[in-house]
Amino acid sequence: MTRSWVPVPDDSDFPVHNLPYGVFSRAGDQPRAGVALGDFVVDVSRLDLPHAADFATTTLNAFMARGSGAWRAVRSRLTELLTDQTHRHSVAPHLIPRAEVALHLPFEVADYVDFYASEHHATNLGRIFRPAQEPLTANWKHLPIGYHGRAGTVVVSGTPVVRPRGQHRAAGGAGPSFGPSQRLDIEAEVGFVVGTPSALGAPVPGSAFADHVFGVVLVNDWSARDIQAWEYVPLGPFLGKSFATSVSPWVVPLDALAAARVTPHQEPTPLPYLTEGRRWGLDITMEVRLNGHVISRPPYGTAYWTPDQQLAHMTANGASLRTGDLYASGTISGPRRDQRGSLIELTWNGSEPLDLPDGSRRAFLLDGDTVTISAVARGADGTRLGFGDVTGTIQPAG
Ligand SMILES: O=C(O)/C=C/C(=O)CC(=O)CC(=O)O
Ligand SMILES: [Ca+2]
Ligand SMILES: [Mg+2]
Repeated sequence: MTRSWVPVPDDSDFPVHNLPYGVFSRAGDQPRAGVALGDFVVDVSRLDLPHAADFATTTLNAFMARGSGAWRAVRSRLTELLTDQTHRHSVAPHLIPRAEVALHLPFEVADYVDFYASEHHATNLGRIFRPAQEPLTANWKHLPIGYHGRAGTVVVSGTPVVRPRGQHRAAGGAGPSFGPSQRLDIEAEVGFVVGTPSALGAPVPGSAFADHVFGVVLVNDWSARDIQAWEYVPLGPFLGKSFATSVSPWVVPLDALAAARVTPHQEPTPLPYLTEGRRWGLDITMEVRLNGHVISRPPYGTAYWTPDQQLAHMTANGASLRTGDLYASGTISGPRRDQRGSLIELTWNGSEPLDLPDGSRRAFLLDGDTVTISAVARGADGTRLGFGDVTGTIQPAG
């Protein structure tokens, strides 16, 4: 079993098999790239690594754009530096306690797409939003449904989320009114970060997934259900989801997740452009906490559509990829009630409120509520890999 000479607590999210990338700063310093290991951030711009100059910048974009050969070379050299005792003297001065740093948005977000990959989630939302119809639309098992979101409002974990104002219509048929959302919700998702761009007009096959996707983050796609329910027909989500989308500060390299791959069963078999190569489903178990209380454990491994298929679909028309594109899985819900990835599902649109251990009750989020999503996956050698947290606290409407 590979071990680092850096002491790593057994329950750490960040063993040496993980080595996720982020952007950090200490008081008074310029932000720069770092890698998480145990309770430390490794100041990688100071190490003897290929492309070290890329790490002295405020985003990971330059390094992400270099492609999978460079990602692999750096990961392999970094593993050597952190596991071989002979490098201890030169590397140890560049370990900074994580408690001393601020973490920033790790990459400049180019385009943002959100999918709808979980059959359990889509079925639940269909039942809630469209009770008179079949819960899954006729296209659902033929293509990964998605929409383009607002890249400029993707924020890093810890950024406060201001309750949005918008138009909504109370049940009972009165006209719409404008004001703070009364149905503010979360969506627990897994996000994929594109490194290598592609040319306009050239579709990217799913088999090229690992050449283009740099790594994985956790996503909370904050959603105002009252705004959404009134505005979404017929063009889909707009202001109900564009006010903030939070991401975790660490990008877990795809190579760290090779042991977590799964292939979901799909019936009917999708069209050939969606089945090239082997699937990249990932067995990642998320945990959602509301004010510290666990309210759900959504299993990403149960998602119907995989991120390689989403990539192939997103570019099937020739749309190009840019470094920094972020696409999210869609809300993940498992078959069980305690695996649902949103409050609208957990409380069935507010009709079955949650009783929290602190004695309070929730249908949707209240001002001051803090939601934190974390996750674990299996790494090489059977280790446990974490993703760090994505957290946000609701502030009153401005
Ligand atoms: O079914 C609907 O009309 C709406 C579904 C969603 O709100 C989900 C969405 O944003 C995509 C996802 O996260 O799965
Ligand atoms: Ca979503
Ligand atoms: Mg959003």
